Amino acid sequence: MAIIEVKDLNLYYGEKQALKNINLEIEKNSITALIGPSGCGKSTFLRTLNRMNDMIKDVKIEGSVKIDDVEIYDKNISVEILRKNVGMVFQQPNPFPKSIFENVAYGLKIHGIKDKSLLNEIVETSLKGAALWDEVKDDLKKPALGLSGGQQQRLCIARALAVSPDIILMDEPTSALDPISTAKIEELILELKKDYTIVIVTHNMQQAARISDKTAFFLNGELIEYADTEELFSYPKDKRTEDYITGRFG
Ligand SMILES: Nc1ncnc2c1ncn2[C@@H]1O[C@H](COP(=O)(O)OP(=O)(O)OP(=O)(O)O)[C@@H](O)[C@H]1O
Repeated sequence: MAIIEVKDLNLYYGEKQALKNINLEIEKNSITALIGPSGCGKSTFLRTLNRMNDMIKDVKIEGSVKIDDVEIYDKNISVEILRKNVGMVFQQPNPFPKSIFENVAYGLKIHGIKDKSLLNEIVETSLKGAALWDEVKDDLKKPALGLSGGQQQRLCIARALAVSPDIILMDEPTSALDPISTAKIEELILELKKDYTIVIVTHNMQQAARISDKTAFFLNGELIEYADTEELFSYPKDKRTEDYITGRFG
């Protein structure tokens, strides 16, 4: 069953239309890569899935986005609960200037969890889930900003996992990282697929090919092609997809 169902989605920044009649369904426990040249609407689309565009002035959204069959743009939806369910990891690792422990516990505390042993337990599981525990277990009180970029990004993933989301959105999560840290995060994303549904924006087509089940190719705000990753990269149906993946533009 599809966990995310997008129908006839249009998004405007003021006069400018950034998403044009997008239709797509995403399966549970899958990895979906969003690819396309700069400015084609990948990040905008990603942000529609947890209403991060709500915070931008003059945004108008039409159409439907359902998560677990619930319309997320309904006016009685709690955006706070939505974002707990649909977590996000950004391009630049953005830990808070607090300890490693506090970074992971942050969302839990906001959601009212105070019990010390429960906090300890969830922080540990989340750090393990983000493949960071072994590297930081003796340094939980140390500042998060003292970690390497790759570790900081895994910490941000742990922070997202801590509140038990179903879906994790990732906006170019490895573009600021070196190849070794990138490989670790890719391995981690593949591991996370067992328990979560992942949607990832990437500029790196090899990355999309390596980790994703499905790939969506965007161009000028349109979803040009959406297919199984292997199929899209081996037998693109649209000439524009073919031109993009063979490096003719973008
Ligand atoms: N906050 C905003 N206000 C106005 N226009 C915006 C805003 N954010 C994005 N846009 C415009 O919407 C279009 C899509 O941008 P978006 O960032 O979604 O593309 P992208 O494919 O993610 O690009 P990149 O790969 O460079 O991150 C672009 O033309 C961009 O200039």
